[in-house]
Parts: sequence; C-alpha cells; structure tokens
Amino acid sequence: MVAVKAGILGATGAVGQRFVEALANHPWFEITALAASERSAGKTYREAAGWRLDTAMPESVENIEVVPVDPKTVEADVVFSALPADLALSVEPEFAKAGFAVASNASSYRMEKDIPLVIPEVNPEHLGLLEVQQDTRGWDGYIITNPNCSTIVMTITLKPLIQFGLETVQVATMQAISGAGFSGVAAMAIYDNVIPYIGSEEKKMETETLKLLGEFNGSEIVPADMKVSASCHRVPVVDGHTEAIWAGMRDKPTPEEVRESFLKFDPKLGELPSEPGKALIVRDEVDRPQPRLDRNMGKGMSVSVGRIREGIRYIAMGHNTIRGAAGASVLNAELLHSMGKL
Ligand SMILES: NC(=O)C1=CN([C@@H]2O[C@H](COP(=O)(O)OP(=O)(O)OC[C@H]3O[C@@H](n4cnc5c(N)ncnc54)[C@H](OP(=O)(O)O)[C@@H]3O)[C@@H](O)[C@H]2O)C=CC1
Ligand SMILES: N[C@@H](CC(=O)OP(=O)(O)O)C(=O)O
Repeated sequence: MVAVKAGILGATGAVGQRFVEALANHPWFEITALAASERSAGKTYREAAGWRLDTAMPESVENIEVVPVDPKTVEADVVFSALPADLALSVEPEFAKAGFAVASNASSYRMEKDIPLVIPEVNPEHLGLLEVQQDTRGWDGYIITNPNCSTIVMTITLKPLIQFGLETVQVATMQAISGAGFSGVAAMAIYDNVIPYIGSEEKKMETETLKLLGEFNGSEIVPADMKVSASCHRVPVVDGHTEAIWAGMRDKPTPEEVRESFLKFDPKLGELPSEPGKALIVRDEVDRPQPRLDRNMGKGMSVSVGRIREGIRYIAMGHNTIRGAAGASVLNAELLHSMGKL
C-alpha cells in the first residue's frame, strides 16, 4: 500500500509532539512535513522541538527541517493541525482550499454548520457533511475536526447511555496541565493548587456534545435534544482529564444496567490502527479510574470509567493529549482512509 503523506502543523507543541509520536511508525501514514512558527522554521526538528514526551523522539524525524505553516511549503496529502485556534482560523481554510485534507484539533471550526465534528466511536455518519462542505465552499480539500479533550472523554461514555433516553448531563472536570500547552500554566499558579476556571471550556463541553450526539439529516446536523451543564477545573496532574458525571435518563437504568452498557459498548469500526481494543474500560475498584494509573490504557486511546452509582453518577478519565487530541485526529483520518475519502 502507498503511504498517505502526512504533514503536522504546530509540530513542535504539546499536541504536535503527540502527533509525531502517533504517526512516526504508522502503517498507513508517513510524516513528510513538520511545520511550526518562524521561530522554528529552518531548524531541524530535534533543535526546534525541545522534545518533552517520555518516549524517545523517533529517529526518522530528528533531521527533518521544520518549515513555515504555509500550503506552499508543506508537502502532504493530509495535514494534522495542532495550531493555536486564532491561527488555525485563517490557516486551515488555506490548506483546504489548496486541496489538503485537514484533520484539526483546534476549536476554530468545530461548531461550523458544514464542518464535521467527529469521534469515530460516536458519530462516524457525520462524515457525510464533507460533501456538503465541499459543495458549499468549493474547496478541493476539506476540514474535519475532533472535539475538545474534555468533551471527547465525556461523550464516549454518553454514547452507550443514549438507549436509556439521555436527557440531562452535569459534569465537573479535573483537567491536566498539559491541556494548556507547553507555555500554558505557570508552575507557581498550579503547584499545591486548583484553578476553578478554564477559558471557554464549559461552553465547549455544553455545545460540542450536542452536535456530536445530534443527527445528520443529509444536509446538516440537528443537535441532540438534551441539556449539558459543565464546571471545569485545572488540577496539578500532568496528563489525563478526570470527570465526575451525572447523567439523567428517562428510563432510569440501574447502576448495574449502566455498567453493562459500558462493558458491551463496541463501536465496530473495523480495526483502525489507532483504535483501542476497548473504547471504554470499566474499573470496579472503589478508587479508580485515576489519571496516573489509567491514562495510558489502550495506548492512551481508551477512556476508563468507574464508581458507577445511583443517580446515575460515575467517573470518567482519559488521556487528554492522546485520546483528547492527537490520537483523536489520527483516528478520524484512519476512518476517512478506510472509507476511501483520503
Ligand atoms: N482536542 C483538544 O481538546 C486539544 C486541543 N488542543 C488544541 O491544539 C492546539 C495546539 O495546542 P498545544 O499543542 O497545547 O499548544 P503549544 O503552545 O504547545 O504549541 C503550539 C504550536 O503552534 C506553533 N505556533 C505558534 N504560533 C505560531 C505561528 N504564529 N505560526 C506558526 N506556528 C505557530 C508552535 O510553534 P513554535 O514551537 O515554533 O512556537 C507550536 O508548534 C490548540 O489549538 C489547542 O487548543 C490542545 C489540547 C487538547
Ligand atoms: N482547553 C483544554 C485544551 C484545549 O486546548 O482545548 P480546545 O482544543 O478546545 O481549545 C484544556 O485546557 O485542557
């Protein structure tokens, strides 16, 4: 099989490095371009990245020269975007216009009417929007987005609850500092502390979830008819977002029925390379899931759930820069490839 040429925009950042890690030995994709700011362009990736993951930098990327974020300098079929949202707003359409498939992590286009916001295990049928997008915008390429990291972790757990008539969701997050990027939260601010505010995060959880669980009617997404209410908090954990979730359902399932639905959840995607063996892992110990112990389950792609109680109340936890960011985009691109759209 001929490898799909993959570029990474924002390749030196917290999410960009996760993309490099996910794509360096990928069976379908080959990294052909690493792009970042003018500060990094012209340097080798080794010099520019200041590698901060606890796996070794893949040898194959060490000497690649970092290029500016520009469709003329990036050689690829698909670009994975880990750019700051304000920059993604102007840059991603330029790439789509120039014929690239853009798999974006940035929030800029997630809620646009004609841009799919996809979690393969939740709403693969929303990819039908790509045709609407290309017709409307006249682009040769397209943009596909993945949700906010906290939204992904929560929504994967909500999907199996839809069968019980999901009506209301309340969530309180405990979010890792890597979610704010390498230059995000000062050590003096987060050490020995909890910060009960993450800009725009609550609104993203409250709106993106409705789009994800909505129905594609052939031309647009009709948002799910339910209410989501979020309170978001930064905690001194490096990786892994933990969420306390209250789910109100019409059929009032018992905790055991909810546990069974989590255990049986099988999205049947058809063996995509980044798909974890289990999208949801049920922990029955009284004190799990925990970020330090559970974030790398399924190579960081599984979401762990536990403490399922009357209410229904439970805890969900997932790796924010893998399942919640780079891994999510790569899984979207794998799904597109498996459907012949990439
Ligand atoms: N799905 C999700 O929930 C998540 C999404 N994200 C999103 O991913 C994106 C990246 O986040 P993160 O990796 O944490 O951010 P970082 O700050 O760690 O990295 C930013 C990257 O963008 C590049 N960049 C910054 N400014 C420019 C510029 N003017 N021109 C070109 N490149 C530039 C940087 O390059 P350089 O090193 O050269 O400065 C770097 O590669 C954001 O939009 C963020 O919101 C993040 C976490 C989770
Ligand atoms: N806000 C998230 C990470 C992030 O960048 O989200 P988004 O992609 O929605 O901007 C966090 O801090 O953990």
